[in-house]
Amino acid sequence: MKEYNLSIKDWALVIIISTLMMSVFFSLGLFALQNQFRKELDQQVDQALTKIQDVVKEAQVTLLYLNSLNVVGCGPITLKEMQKTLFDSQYIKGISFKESANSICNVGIQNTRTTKKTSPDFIGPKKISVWLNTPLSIFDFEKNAITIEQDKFTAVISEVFLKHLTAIDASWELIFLEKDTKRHIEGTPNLFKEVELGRHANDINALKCSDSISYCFAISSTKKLFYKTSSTMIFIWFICSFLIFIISFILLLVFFERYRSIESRVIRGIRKNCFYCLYQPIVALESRKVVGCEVLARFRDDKGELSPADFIPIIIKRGRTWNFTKKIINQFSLDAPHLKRSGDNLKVSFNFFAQDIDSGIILEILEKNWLKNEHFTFVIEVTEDEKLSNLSSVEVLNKLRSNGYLIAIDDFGTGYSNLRELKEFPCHILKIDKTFVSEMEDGAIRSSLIPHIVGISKMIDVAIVAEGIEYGEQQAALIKLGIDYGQGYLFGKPMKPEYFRKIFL
Ligand SMILES: Nc1nc2c(ncn2[C@@H]2O[C@H](COP(=O)(O)O[C@H]3[C@@H](O)[C@H](n4cnc5c(=O)[nH]c(N)nc54)O[C@@H]3COP(=O)(O)O)[C@@H](O)[C@H]2O)c(=O)[nH]1
Repeated sequence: MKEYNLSIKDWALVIIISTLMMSVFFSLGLFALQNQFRKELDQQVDQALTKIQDVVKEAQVTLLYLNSLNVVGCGPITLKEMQKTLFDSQYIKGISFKESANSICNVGIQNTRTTKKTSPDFIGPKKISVWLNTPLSIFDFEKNAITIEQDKFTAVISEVFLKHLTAIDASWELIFLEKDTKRHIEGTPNLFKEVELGRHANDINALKCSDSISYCFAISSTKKLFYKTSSTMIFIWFICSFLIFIISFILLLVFFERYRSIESRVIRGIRKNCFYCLYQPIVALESRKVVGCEVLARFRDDKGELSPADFIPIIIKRGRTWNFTKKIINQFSLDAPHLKRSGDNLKVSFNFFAQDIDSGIILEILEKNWLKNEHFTFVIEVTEDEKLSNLSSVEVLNKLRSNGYLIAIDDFGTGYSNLRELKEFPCHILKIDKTFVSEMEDGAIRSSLIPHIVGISKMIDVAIVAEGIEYGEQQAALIKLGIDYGQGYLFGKPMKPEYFRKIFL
């Protein structure tokens, strides 16, 4: 299993962001489902109004037709027309005719209203009187119906259709608009008015008035009902949202890991000035007098310190060598006031990358007049590398040399050049790698090469600096071998410019 190198803060961020993504996704889905449900309620309202419209139209057309026949008395013609009309009707269950007390007849279900004279519940269009909940006597049981009357004819409409106006088990109300009043017909009393006034804001509502008849319909569903009705879809959506959580979690982990990885820290560090310089003294071995210092880069960001062994390979790998070196030069120019001294110039050694010398980009130093300071002599240290053996590098180094810079070969003995090649190579200083010094006591073969290096360097007039001197014995032995300069913890570790000034200048 992969181990993630994230801080608690990063883990918290990963969890918070993925949870947020899941919540946003889930909320959007829920919002869409609610909208869908609202559309369903709209459809229910339309269907209910269409049904009411059909019933009203049927009643109006039937009564208008029968009255237009101008029949007289309950004769066969009247009865036949009433039967014919009843047969063609979908909602009318009975028709009565009344001309005078002697002339009363009916087909289909008979209403009892005619026997109990009351005023109508309301008068609809075309002067049709409407009685709601009229009791009917059908054989041995009683039922209620809607009774409508126009002139001589009365129709009985079953109330059953009113009970099934919607397919959703939500509260609803059917009202009749009579001038300025809203007359409750069926359903939950006052629901229409409350929805209209926004009193059901927490519920999902729909309401509408018909364009052709004076009826309005409102439906209101509680959120609970919505969750119950849409539970399967909500569950599926929750699973999808959870998948979004897992995907975001993994992607964020990868992103944070990359973002926080050493590589990205280093690259960001170049942009954000996370590099600073320490200065290590270089001394004349006999007198221990400081002749110069080496500029050594250090890295610090909000995550902590990184050593050159971590960041130098990354800078090379990501091709940021020159950007990085420019930052170090710039940092030195800020530190320079601490390093000034009266008397001899201090030799300040910078480490340069072989590829920047090879490409010639290092000559920018000359073009832009960087590293020009009367108080210092600058040394260009370059690790011996195969690239440096090519002609263009030699040309570049010669140019720097002729402009007053000293050239030093760093870590001598670890790379590709050999003593003979040194004759052609334009350098002033040879820095013998610290492994030569550390192996001296063991009498290792490598350390036995030191006298040869000293001999040739004297011949070609190149100064030698021994690196990594940690003990007085090493210092004494190196002096004996004829080495003039040294660098190492014995004389001083890399330090901040302020301390360097205090101790050595
Ligand atoms: N191109 C650039 N390279 C740079 C720069 N800054 C540093 N570096 C290179 O990174 C390598 C490691 O450097 P660092 O960890 O700073 O180590 C240096 C000294 O601290 C260490 N040293 C010095 N004296 C002693 C000692 O007595 N004992 C001991 N064990 N270590 C000691 O040696 C390093 C200096 O080496 P060198 O550069 O070869 O003189 C290193 O290769 C740096 O070059 C940079 O700005 N640019």
